[in-house]
Amino acid sequence: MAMHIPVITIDGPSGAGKGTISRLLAEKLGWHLLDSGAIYRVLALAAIHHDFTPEDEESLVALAAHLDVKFEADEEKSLTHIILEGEDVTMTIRTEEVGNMASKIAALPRVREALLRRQRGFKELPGLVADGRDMGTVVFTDADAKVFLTASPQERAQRRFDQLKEKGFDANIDQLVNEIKERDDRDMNRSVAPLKPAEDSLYLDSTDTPIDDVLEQVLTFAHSKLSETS
Ligand SMILES: Nc1ncnc2c1ncn2[C@@H]1O[C@H](COP(=O)(O)OP(=O)(O)OP(=O)(O)O)[C@@H](O)[C@H]1O
Ligand SMILES: Nc1ccn([C@@H]2O[C@H](COP(=O)(O)O)[C@@H](O)[C@H]2O)c(=O)n1
Repeated sequence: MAMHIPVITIDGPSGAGKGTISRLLAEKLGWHLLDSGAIYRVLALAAIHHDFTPEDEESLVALAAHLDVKFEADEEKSLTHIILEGEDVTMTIRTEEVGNMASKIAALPRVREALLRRQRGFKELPGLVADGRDMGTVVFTDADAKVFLTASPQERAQRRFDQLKEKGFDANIDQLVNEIKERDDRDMNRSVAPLKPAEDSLYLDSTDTPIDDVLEQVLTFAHSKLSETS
């Protein structure tokens, strides 16, 4: 009989804290981590390099199917290096330009289809924490525990502003609020895999909750769900 591989999904809008909580959770549990947004961002960067627009669906589907991307864990720095066609793009993919392009091409059903198998390939023992928009609703519908993490657009824009400044990028708070709202709107209203809480997910609003408390709530929920399935 095949071994059960446990999966915890963390979905939600941009800047909600999914990446932070997913990384801390994966470290605590000693599990693998899937940052599915990074895959869409890498594809967006490759598309920008090739001068493709979101209208070039055929070319984007082919690019997605043959995307030459590697994820290399850097235990010392507690981060994952992302290598696109031999180039380290870990920082480059984090700009708002790349995020917005990612959100546009992520609305194309055939692009999403082409990336499905790659994402499901991350499910390995001893377990997986999967971070994204459709982890619990499409990619891992049979996940053991599903979380939908959100925060107000103003709070998420402020977090993104602080993050960009810290990384040395230029940023404007009003522009970030507008971009976040635009991205939410596109991600929530697309025809395929729209951003929404899975019916069986825990809904957490982290607007006024510190990271450690969010982690505690997610861990308590995950442990109780995992004890049901083991
Ligand atoms: N509960 C919280 N309170 C305050 N700051 C937070 C909280 N959660 C996350 N942050 C900070 O907000 C920033 C954005 O978090 P993170 O990158 O984890 O969001 P995300 O949901 O993964 O966004 P994206 O989907 O765009 O990658 C980070 O700098 C992180 O430290
Ligand atoms: N499962 C996912 C993950 C991401 N996207 C799209 O990619 C954009 C960038 O994602 P980040 O989490 O890195 O900000 C995001 O706005 C989504 O449009 C997706 O569709 N599905």
